[in-house]
Amino acid sequence: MNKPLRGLYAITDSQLLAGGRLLPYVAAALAGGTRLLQYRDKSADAARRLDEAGALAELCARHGAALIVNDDLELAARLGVGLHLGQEDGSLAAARARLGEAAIIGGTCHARLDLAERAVAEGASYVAFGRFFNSNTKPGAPAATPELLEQARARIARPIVAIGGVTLETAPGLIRRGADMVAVIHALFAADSAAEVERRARAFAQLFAT
Ligand SMILES: Cc1ncc(COP(=O)(O)OP(=O)(O)O)c(N)n1
Ligand SMILES: Cc1nc(C(=O)O)sc1CCOP(=O)(O)O
Ligand SMILES: [Mg+2]
Repeated sequence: MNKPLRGLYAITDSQLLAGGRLLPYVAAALAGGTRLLQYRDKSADAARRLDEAGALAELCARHGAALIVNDDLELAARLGVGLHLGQEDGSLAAARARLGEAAIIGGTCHARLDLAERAVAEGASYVAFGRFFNSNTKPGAPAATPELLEQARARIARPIVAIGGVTLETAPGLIRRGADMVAVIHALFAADSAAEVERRARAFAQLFAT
């Protein structure tokens, strides 16, 4: 793992970034200091997914950020980028074997330290807990409390991602309690312009500066 896993982790959303907004809004998020970008697209259009993820990989490389593909090991392997897997998305150990030691691979752990310990044992580069607050994007995700981050900090020897309803107002408390990264969709990309996305990304990135 070459890049330090700390800072803003932006996640794309096919609805918010429809209509030609994907590349300009992601470029703005990267210019604002996004360290990790996840391509999250639930469609079955493999050709479009390959095109979009390839373009995002180039953008990330230009900004010194890392691209993570959600759910899709084959796409991650094809592009030589990282991968995020949930509990129903396949084996972290198999992904590690396929993508190699240098790949950034993350796992969803909901609000459970036992899942995080298992993810680490299977080779995860980071563990993700959530959702911490009401999420516009995924309102039904299992809930986690910020106190969990302190317990995770003491037990889990991997970078910790906090996700779910993270905003500029809620992020500081999560970082104070031990989150190394905050993963954000709505509070970053539900914006009227790319300039506004860049401003928000800068503000999130600034929270990690001290
Ligand atoms: C950083 C991060 N954390 C959690 C998730 C959620 O993954 P999963 O539970 O597999 O749900 P989907 O995102 O696939 O709907 C994530 N994607 N990224
Ligand atoms: C994709 C996802 N996974 C979650 C989890 O808790 O595992 S919450 C979530 C959505 C995050 O989007 P927003 O920043 O708009 O709340
Ligand atoms: Mg998933």
